[in-house]
Amino acid sequence: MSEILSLDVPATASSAGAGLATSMVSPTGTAEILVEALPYIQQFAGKSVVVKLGGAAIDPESDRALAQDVLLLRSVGVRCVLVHGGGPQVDAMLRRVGKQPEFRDGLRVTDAETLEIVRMVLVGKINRDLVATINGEAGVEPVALGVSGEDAGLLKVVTRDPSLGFVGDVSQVNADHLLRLLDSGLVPVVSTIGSDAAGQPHNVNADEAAKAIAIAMGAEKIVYLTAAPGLLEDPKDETSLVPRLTVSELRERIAHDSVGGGMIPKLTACLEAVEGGVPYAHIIDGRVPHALLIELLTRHGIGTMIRAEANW
Ligand SMILES: Nc1ncnc2c1ncn2[C@@H]1O[C@H](COP(=O)(O)OP(=O)(O)O)[C@@H](O)[C@H]1O
Ligand SMILES: CC(=O)N[C@@H](CCC(=O)OP(=O)(O)O)C(=O)O
Repeated sequence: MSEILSLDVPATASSAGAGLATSMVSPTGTAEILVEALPYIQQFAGKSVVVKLGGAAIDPESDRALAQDVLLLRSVGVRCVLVHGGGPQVDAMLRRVGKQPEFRDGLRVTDAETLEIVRMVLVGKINRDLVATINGEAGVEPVALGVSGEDAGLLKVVTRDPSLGFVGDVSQVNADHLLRLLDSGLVPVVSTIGSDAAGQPHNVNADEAAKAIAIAMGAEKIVYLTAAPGLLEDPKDETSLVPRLTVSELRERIAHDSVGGGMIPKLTACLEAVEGGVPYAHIIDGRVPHALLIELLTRHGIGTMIRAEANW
């Protein structure tokens, strides 16, 4: 990684759920783990899953494990689209060029110069690094393909509020592009820059973009990988996880004092995804290696799961 563009923001890696060292599992135990995955593979094979990786959870070690998870899921027929954020990395670059990051209601105030930096960091750096990591793990069959929402009208937007600058609300997703890439056996990696009717690029909150993509694709699940174990009763207590919520319980929670910062747009996106027809929304700890695989293919649900009704 080049020094000049090294924007890594340290994620506090948690060892919880990191899994047993394979050397400690007997051959029969290994077989049992594989067999345990069978009903989940049958449930999700042929279905689409949108995985959103938050900037705070981006870290070389957990990204490599995520790449392995996505490739394993692909090999058993689960169609993953990876949508990434990069808020902290954009903040770091803005500060480096002497600009102070500014947010209103969780959204970045994005003037023309900030937009250039957001594009450079998301499309030019984070997207490239994730594609390289997945393809590095894939070996002889590189399957990750990076796209920006600007490409071929993938994410169409309208300006949200002119006082925020070039910030877009997703008005349309061209899901066919992603479905075709998946049909070709590729793994799309999406940066969340959209364009308006005149072709002007806009900065889109990655939680919102992932939700819009999941609804438009008719995804079976949306999984938010973040730097927290899930929704917490008390954000200072990592053991106070809320494991399950219905949308009506979630609606009450969003207004709760214990929910702050970036968790508000994430919960709103989960709510809208489920109301928009995505059967399952999850918020899980992206700092835990293989969190995605643990969530999808084992009986150890981790993080917070949101469903329309209490049909667990
Ligand atoms: N009740 C809560 N439960 C969990 N996290 C919370 C809560 N309230 C605020 N947060 C904060 O929200 C953060 C997730 O939002 P954000 O940093 O924007 O994530 P991402 O980069 O994944 O989009 C958590 O890391 C945590 O610091
Ligand atoms: C409009 C807006 O706020 N866009 C976000 C896009 C990146 C993002 O959402 O990154 P995380 O998922 O890491 O938060 C931003 O500029 O930070």
